[in-house]
Amino acid sequence: MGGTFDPIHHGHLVAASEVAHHFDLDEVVFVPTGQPWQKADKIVSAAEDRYLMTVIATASNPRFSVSRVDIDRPGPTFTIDTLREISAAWGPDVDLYFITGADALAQILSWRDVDELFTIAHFVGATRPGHVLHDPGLPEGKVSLVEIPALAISSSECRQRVASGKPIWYLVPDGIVQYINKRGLYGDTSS
Ligand SMILES: Nc1ncnc2c1ncn2[C@@H]1O[C@H](COP(=O)(O)OP(=O)(O)OP(=O)(O)O)[C@@H](O)[C@H]1O
Ligand SMILES: O=C(O)c1ccc[n+]([C@@H]2O[C@H](COP(=O)([O-])O)[C@@H](O)[C@H]2O)c1
Repeated sequence: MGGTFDPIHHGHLVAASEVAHHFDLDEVVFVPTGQPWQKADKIVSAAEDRYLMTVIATASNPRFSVSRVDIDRPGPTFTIDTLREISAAWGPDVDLYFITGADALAQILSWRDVDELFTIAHFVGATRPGHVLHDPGLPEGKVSLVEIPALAISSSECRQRVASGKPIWYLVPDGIVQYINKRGLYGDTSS
């Protein structure tokens, strides 16, 4: 599952769990983005903080793990590089599914090497409450949408709540609230 995870929240975790159940997946590997080039105009927290929060949030689930491939690769993050690395590491016998939000998938035709992407993995878009996907002309059979139960949480809302002193308990796992406090993340309302 690819995302910026700034911070990871229960919407991401429910989405991963639902998609894993839907496709009977053995494991979900969370891959925090290194440099999200399509968010270049936004302030994004340090990759190491986003990685550690993802580890904390997923630690208790034996079927969830976290990969450093995107944060360890220099330069902007392209999913084609992510999938090439993961596919090489896991071998040819593994069926790869790339999970992300349906809103992100709607932009997939602008991603690097889009045609090759569809040869490496099946793409799954988690539909968030209130978001409708306008099919931008995705190839048939290569993309699935899975509806996620009503959890209208976003990372931006979590950041804004922290910046304005509102609680984020129960929107994110307890350890994430504590990590954000400890590191003083999201204190500035401009992010
Ligand atoms: N509550 C949710 N339900 C389903 N999908 C979600 C939910 N929240 C996030 N996603 C999806 O997970 C993917 C990765 O999430 P990302 O890290 O960008 O979080 P986000 O909450 O969308 O962040 P931001 O609010 O900063 O844009 C995104 O493509 C997003 O659409
Ligand atoms: O490959 C690309 O060009 C590309 C462009 C935009 C987003 N992505 C990936 O899509 C996933 C969701 O991104 P985001 O910005 O919605 O968190 C994440 O894994 C990104 O690395 C990938």
